[in-house]
Amino acid sequence: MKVKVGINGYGTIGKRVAYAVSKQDDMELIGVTKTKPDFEAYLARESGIPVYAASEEFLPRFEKASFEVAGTLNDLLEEVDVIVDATPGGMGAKNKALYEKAGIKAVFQGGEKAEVAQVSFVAQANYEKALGKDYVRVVSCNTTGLTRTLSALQEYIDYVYAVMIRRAADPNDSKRGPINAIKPTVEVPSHHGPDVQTVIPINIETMAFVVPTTLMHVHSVMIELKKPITREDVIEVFENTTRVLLFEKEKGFESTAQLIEFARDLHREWNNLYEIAVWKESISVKGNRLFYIQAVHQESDVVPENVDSIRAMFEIADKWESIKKTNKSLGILK
Ligand SMILES: NC(=O)C1=CN([C@@H]2O[C@H](COP(=O)(O)OP(=O)(O)OC[C@H]3O[C@@H](n4cnc5c(N)ncnc54)[C@H](O)[C@@H]3O)[C@@H](O)[C@H]2O)C=CC1
Ligand SMILES: O=C(OP(=O)(O)O)[C@H](O)COP(=O)(O)O
Repeated sequence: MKVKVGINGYGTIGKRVAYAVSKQDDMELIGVTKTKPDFEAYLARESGIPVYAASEEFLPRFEKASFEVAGTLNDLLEEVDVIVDATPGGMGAKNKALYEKAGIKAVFQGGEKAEVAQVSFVAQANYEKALGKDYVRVVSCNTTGLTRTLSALQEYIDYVYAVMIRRAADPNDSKRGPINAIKPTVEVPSHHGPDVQTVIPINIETMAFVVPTTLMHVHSVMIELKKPITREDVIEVFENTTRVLLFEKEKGFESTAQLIEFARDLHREWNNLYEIAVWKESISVKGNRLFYIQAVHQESDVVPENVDSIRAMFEIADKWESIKKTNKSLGILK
């Protein structure tokens, strides 16, 4: 039996999750919702994905364009076992009542508060906690990136201090900025540290800045160690950590630009870099302090987590079976 999956909100995250679901042999993509018949709606339909109106109020837009939809969100909810809510942040919590009424499971994204779900999820850190659950929140791109590397080092961590350099907007977004300023998040800690704590119990404080780029986020991570570890050991830990890759400046990876070019050179769909990129040279141990720098492809790192969360909710695979299956299907390098 394949798990029937619907996607509510076919934007940056929703379209990538739809693609990833369509690559799984134990899942079936039933349809996606759109609020309007824009090019994404036409492309979805042309590639064989049934398009549903996100609610009845949007139907006139489709009728005006003579775009025949497969139904509305409520019709889609009747067809699926689980809905992946990838609507703009905060909207998922409002949609939850619809999913409860339909009696189906739901996956929410990191723009929602942790309370929306029973579990905040990063597959390699806490897959088991999502087993059999009805509502799971895949945490945000930055939280996923921090959790992937920090959970691998958890036993060594006394305290983490991390500075998040956040991209201003996604590449398809022509409305957001800044385009010529650095914007600090003046609330300290930024929301990222507490959000990591919804997945793993570590001491962590974070600060954040938004900068004029669309490619990736970058994290500067400083860890006070509670037991010694060498630089070589940290490299070995990351080499053995799934969805984390080491990149060397020496080999031309001077910035996020070359990381994205690498994803393009791999012919990855939408130049997705599902893996967290750690600069090997940045890994340094000074006394009881460990430092490293990593980059996060915000549009795609959470995509494999959405797939794994579905397997956990339906208890159709154990942790490593699911992670390996998802990795293979998406060409994730390790
Ligand atoms: N873009 C990113 O870097 C990341 C975003 N997230 C989270 O994923 C969620 C979605 O974010 P994005 O994909 O970036 O947003 P987006 O704006 O690219 O996509 C949201 C989609 O939902 C549609 N939508 C708007 N109102 C709707 C409604 N009433 N019903 C159904 N669909 C509706 C929009 O038209 C759009 O297609 C948010 O919670 C966000 O915080 C998580 C990780 C990274
Ligand atoms: O989840 C994200 O970032 P976050 O981890 O900083 O909340 C995504 O990059 C979306 O961020 P946005 O809220 O700036 O669009």
